[in-house]
Amino acid sequence: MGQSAGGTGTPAPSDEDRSTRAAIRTLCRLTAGHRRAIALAVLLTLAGSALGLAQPLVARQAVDASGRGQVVWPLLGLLGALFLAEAVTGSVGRFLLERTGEGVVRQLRLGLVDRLLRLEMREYDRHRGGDLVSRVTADTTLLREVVSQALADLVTGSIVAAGALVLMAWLDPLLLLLVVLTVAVAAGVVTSLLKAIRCASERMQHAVGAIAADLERALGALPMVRVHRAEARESARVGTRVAEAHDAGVRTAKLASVMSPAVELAVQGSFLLVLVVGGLRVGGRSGSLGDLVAFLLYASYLVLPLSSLFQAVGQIQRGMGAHRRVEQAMRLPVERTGPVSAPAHLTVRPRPAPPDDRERPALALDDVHFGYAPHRPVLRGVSFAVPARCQVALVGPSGAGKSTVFALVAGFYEPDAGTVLFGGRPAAELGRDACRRRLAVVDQNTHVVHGTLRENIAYAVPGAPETELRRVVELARLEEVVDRLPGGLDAVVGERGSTLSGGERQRVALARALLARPSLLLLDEPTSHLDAINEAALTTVMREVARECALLVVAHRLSTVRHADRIVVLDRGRTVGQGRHEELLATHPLYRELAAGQMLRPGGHPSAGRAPSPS
Ligand SMILES: Nc1ncnc2c1ncn2[C@@H]1O[C@H](COP(=O)(O)OP(=O)(O)OP(=O)(O)O)[C@@H](O)[C@H]1O
Repeated sequence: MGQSAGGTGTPAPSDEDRSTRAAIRTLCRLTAGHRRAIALAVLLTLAGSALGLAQPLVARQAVDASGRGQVVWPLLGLLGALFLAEAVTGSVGRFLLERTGEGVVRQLRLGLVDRLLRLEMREYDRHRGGDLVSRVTADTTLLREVVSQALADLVTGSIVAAGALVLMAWLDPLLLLLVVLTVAVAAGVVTSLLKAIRCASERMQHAVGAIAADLERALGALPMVRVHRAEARESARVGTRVAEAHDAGVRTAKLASVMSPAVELAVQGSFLLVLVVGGLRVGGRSGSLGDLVAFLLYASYLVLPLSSLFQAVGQIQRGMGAHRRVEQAMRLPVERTGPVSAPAHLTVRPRPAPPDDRERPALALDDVHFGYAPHRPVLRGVSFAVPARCQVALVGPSGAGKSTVFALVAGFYEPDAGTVLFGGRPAAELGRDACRRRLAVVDQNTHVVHGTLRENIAYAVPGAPETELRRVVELARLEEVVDRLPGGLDAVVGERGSTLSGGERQRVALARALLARPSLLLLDEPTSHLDAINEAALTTVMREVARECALLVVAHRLSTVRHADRIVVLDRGRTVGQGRHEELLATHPLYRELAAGQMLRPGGHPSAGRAPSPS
């Protein structure tokens, strides 16, 4: 699916083998790591089936013996023992198969979760989060049922049916032919339904994914939904998806329900045929009643497992719809974290290794070009450097590409051309992991997850010592928050940090970033959240932070750019000016315009509209 564009990332259905044989091959591949458990289960099932198949033989003897007026108690005792032994071996075998199903699904879920957390950033732009989540939850749940139930039915059904076939052929080949003919008719009906069942199931799983995605959309923007009284609209939107899932589910059920009568018809038909033909033969003295009873019992042993086999094949096809969605997700490209040999189109110039990274700029961008989509460039030549222990402010009109520069520096995307350098070494050469080890990001989204304040701050360095935690709490001016919350650092903050204010969340994110002691901190300055006092405090914090590491700030406030060591002006994806505040004010018209209050908030004044005196 990585190659296939589009919102759902669904490849053309024609490129896949949807036959039952291919589905069974897939099932075998999925269970490859569980061969021993399956072999043991098969052995137990075989033993159980042999015990089951022996029962009609004993029953035949009992019937014939009682007809002759002989004692039948030992035979009945043997029958009971066979029945008990069959029940025990059968249930242990079935348990093993079902446990295998659970194991397969656990394996799939773990692989899927691991994959989904490592996808290339572009994939999250292409796919909806809720839909990806539903692949881990809903699709694998459907698959679990298939693997644990259908696999068990398939294995036990095939073995019992094969055994019954052999014994029936031995008992009465003519009657067997009649049974096989009726079963073949049912098999034809079932086969013709399988493809449609799979398609309907696939549609249903897509709709279930869309329900999750649309619900996530509404719940993620609940204040907006409430304020605009859009609950009914959002509910109707999700309702449309629910209806799609319902329709596809009903279609699947309809198709499956046609299967059942076909199979039942085959069962009844073959019984009837055997009774009529067998009865006539018993009447004509060309067969014993015991033979007929045994044959009828074998017919039930053949037809019932065959019907569960058909149901299992139907269920497998249903599960393959879900499996396809899981496979699609498993094929999405993941981020490369290690160093890469630079592709030819990247203009990485060979540089001698610097004797000491700290003498080099912490970060440098060298003629960087980038677009989220082909032929739609967003950055068209960005070059600037952030010297070690310096504060650099990135300013520019909305849409100039400031956040995109952050995304490239954080390694979320790779430049189409040009180089990002850390300590003088190209990012591609260092690898994403090594680059990310050097930097920390505090963006506008200020991610705070459900958990304690301590967990949230120590997220960057799990198990960080208390002294370090105290240091960053102090540096981010969080002491007051820690003192106020019941439980202090161990207080639980709600989902997405809902029990904290916007400014507090920003400072938690800052404390977390500082805990990692990065050599470069990327800070997307808050456009809101901060009152005048907090704003002044943040300016001081930034100055203190710049003493520890290089700081690149997307600046939205005049107070920040005034204090920056260097200001980089970005316009329509290009660096169009660099310098200090006073220099740029004197020489750069766009910067003058920005500073005049059109794009930068005056420090200490919450209103953005008024034009302040820039100097
Ligand atoms: N994930 C994305 N996929 C496609 N296009 C994007 C994506 N993110 C940003 N863009 C586009 O890239 C351009 C630059 O956006 P970017 O967010 O970098 O600007 P910005 O300077 O940070 O703006 P602002 O100051 O308003 O936040 C915009 O035209 C935007 O529509």
